[in-house]
Amino acid sequence: MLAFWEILRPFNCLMASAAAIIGLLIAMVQDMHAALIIAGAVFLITGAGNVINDYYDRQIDAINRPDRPIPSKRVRPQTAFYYSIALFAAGCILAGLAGRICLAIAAFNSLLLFFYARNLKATPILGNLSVSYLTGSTFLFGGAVAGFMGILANQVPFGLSFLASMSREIAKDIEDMVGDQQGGARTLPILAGERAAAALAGLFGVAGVALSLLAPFGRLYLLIVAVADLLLLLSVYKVIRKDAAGSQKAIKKGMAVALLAFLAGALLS
Ligand SMILES: CC(C)=CCC/C(C)=C/CC/C(C)=C/CC/C(C)=C/COC[C@H](O)COP(=O)(O)O
Ligand SMILES: CC(C)=CCC/C(C)=C/CC/C(C)=C/CC/C(C)=C/COP(=O)(O)OP(=O)(O)O
Ligand SMILES: [Mg+2]
Repeated sequence: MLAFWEILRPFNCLMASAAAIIGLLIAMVQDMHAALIIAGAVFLITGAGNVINDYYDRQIDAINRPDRPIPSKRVRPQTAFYYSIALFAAGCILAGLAGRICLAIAAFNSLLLFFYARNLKATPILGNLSVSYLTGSTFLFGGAVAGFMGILANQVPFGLSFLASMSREIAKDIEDMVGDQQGGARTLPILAGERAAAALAGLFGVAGVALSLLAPFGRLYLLIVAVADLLLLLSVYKVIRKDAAGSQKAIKKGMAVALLAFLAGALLS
């Protein structure tokens, strides 16, 4: 049973749910009921995306990540497929309780997550753009409870998440080059070479740092996001120095710190 929890990648789901609640707060909505609904919807849909991703990645993961639930035979592929469909459906039903815009975002994101896992992941850049939009969309989803004005209020968190994710996804593609090559995936580092891909990842990271300093969320936000920015700049150094694994891990830590910065900005600005 634990494998059905592990395959969700619950830490990612919790981070995504936290981002959605922060997006709600940035849109000036302080409604616990709405917060629980959107957090639940994002947790379920993010988890569904991770499960369907592992289903379609099972051959590549048998090389790169043999300890994951499907390659290690703790979850059967067919069971994982139907598990993800059930999670997508439950997440969209919950999103519908938060309004039509939330339902539309949830349905679009669910389809994008499915087709990312089945097709887009193996295409250069399109896969990275999909995951980066999806990561940033958590803020838009939370803000959408307050309508289009709520979405607009979350432009900077969306942009920052997008840029940081682009940097991290390219670093992850560099990290996974061996298995991806054997699995026939046409990722950016495979097509353009590791050096060019690393330079592009670094560019996205530096752009993320610049954008983070433009956010209008007050001094405490700036104090905390400065720590996230240092982690992002460390990731740029690491990816340029051919340490893609260290780079993507540093960005993930930076994301967690940046969520705290946005929370402080939403509550205290
Ligand atoms: C300055 C800076 C670092 C800004 C980051 C901005 C920010 C607040 C980002 C939050 C991103 C977010 C909502 C993350 C939630 C879930 C997540 C980690 C999504 C990306 O997952 C895709 C990834 O490829 C999964 O791989 P792994 O993490 O290795 O399981
Ligand atoms: C806002 C709503 C309703 C949903 C948002 C859903 C979110 C936050 C998605 C974020 C991105 C995400 C968690 C994608 C899931 C698919 C995934 C694990 C992509 C990365 O997979 P790979 O490129 O295969 O790399 P690994 O599997 O090795 O991590
Ligand atoms: Mg995968």
